[in-house]
Amino acid sequence: MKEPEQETKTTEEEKMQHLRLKANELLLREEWEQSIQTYSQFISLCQTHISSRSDPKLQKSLCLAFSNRAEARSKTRDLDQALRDCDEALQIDNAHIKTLICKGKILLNLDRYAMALNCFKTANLNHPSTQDSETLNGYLEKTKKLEFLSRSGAFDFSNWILNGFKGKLPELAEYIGALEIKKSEISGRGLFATKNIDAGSLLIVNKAIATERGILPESNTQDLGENAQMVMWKNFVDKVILSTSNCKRTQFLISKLSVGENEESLEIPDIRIFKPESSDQDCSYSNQVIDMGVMLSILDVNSLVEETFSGKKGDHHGVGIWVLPSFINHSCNPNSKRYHIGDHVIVHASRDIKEGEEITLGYFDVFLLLKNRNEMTKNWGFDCQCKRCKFENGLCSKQEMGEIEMGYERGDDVGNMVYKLEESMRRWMVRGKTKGYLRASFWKVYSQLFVSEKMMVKWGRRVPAMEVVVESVVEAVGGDERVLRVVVEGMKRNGGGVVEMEKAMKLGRGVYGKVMKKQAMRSLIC
Ligand SMILES: C[S@@+](CC[C@H](N)C(=O)[O-])C[C@H]1O[C@@H](n2cnc3c(N)ncnc32)[C@H](O)[C@@H]1O
Repeated sequence: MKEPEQETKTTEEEKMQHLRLKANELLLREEWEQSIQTYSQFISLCQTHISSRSDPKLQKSLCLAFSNRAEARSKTRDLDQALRDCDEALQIDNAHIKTLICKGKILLNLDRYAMALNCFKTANLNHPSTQDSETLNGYLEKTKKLEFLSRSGAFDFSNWILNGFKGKLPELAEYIGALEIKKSEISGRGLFATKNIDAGSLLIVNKAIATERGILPESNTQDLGENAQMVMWKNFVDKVILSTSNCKRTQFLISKLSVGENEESLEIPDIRIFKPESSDQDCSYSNQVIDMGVMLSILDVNSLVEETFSGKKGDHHGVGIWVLPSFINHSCNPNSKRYHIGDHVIVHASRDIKEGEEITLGYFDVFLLLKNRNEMTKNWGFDCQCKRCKFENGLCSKQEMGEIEMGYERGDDVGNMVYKLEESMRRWMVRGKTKGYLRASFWKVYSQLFVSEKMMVKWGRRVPAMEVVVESVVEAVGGDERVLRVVVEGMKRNGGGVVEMEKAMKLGRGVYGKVMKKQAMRSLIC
């Protein structure tokens, strides 16, 4: 007959055995929440009732239970807790392969490439040949590549572009160029170049905290369109809330964003906290949840509508939030451009940028007249404080300016308008970059003039050459696809020599970024 003490132990062992088997089964059936609960019961029983933590068999079961709970938690996107479970398991067995792979995968998902690589390397070192070798090697190679891309920014989209943007999306890793966050003269904080940067150089590649995509009906039925938009926005907000509640780092980073008010008093965070290799020690995470009202203001001020690389999006709409790019202020003479691939936003220099210069984006089309740009910034909820707006505001009172604008709206002869504007600029002694500001505002008429052979025969001698206008516009507002099209048309008309092609390629780098080889760039340009 069993002693009472022996009997209790056996019952507890049986209970644990039962819980362990049940939890494993739930995990296999992908019933994540239930399996988390059952593993938790098993773990707590192990820890409270069994004093013999040194029992190797029990230790092994406990390690596996933490590891399996980590896997289940990672599936429910409870990433902080999942990482904690991995660490518990690794404390018991620091070479536990399943846990090392699980932790590596979570860190990879969080774009912490160096730390993920460490996990996969340790796993590989301790278990050079196991049944998981193939999977492990796959992760090892992928992480090495992403870690390299994240350090070097050496992305290459050539194949994807040459395939007509079809097939597998290019491999993307988070990347931050030579940038810092400082107080901005435009508003609040801004991003600044810490060295000279060439047109086309990558500035940031950043993965969204959350995105939501949908097809919005073209509305002759306006209600339907608005409804679909509201549903999309609600789903997006829910996704952001879920991401922030499951990851303290995400919550910490998003809490640094502006709510659009009192920007002058906002803290200036160190850019290192946004880097993929930043350690948790660099950040003082708090448990404080962001208030819903604050979160909605943050999303209102910082969310972006997706712009696709190929420019084609039809009725597909996407909205998302990208943390570091949210520090970029708007300017009507921007020096960078953005586009989106999958969940990543890619920001590159659209013209040469000097060390110390603020990085700016056009939040909307900057080839618009001042008054139309004013309407756009009003919709965004601010009065634009950029240099171009200040300069053009100074010309508003001039009578000729009003007449030219009226002619623009009436659709007057484009040659005559360009001529009048150029003459006025000469009289007003507008020089250098500021000429580019005005030419960008009236780009529509300049482009119509330059692509019309008939018009150029009539006006060609009385207006500046296309190359001169293009150079000043690009210097003022950066590369733009519409300017590139005019240049390429001109090049084709003139038979296009090597020098012209080189100029078009440079302009192309400002428009699309230095993310492709010449052949791919040529396919985009021509
Ligand atoms: C995405 S945030 C840009 C970063 C922000 N300055 C900060 O400190 O976090 C957008 C907000 O910045 C301000 N802002 C951006 N561009 C501006 C501009 N050209 N003129 C005035 N305010 C601007 C507006 O308050 C806008 O709502």
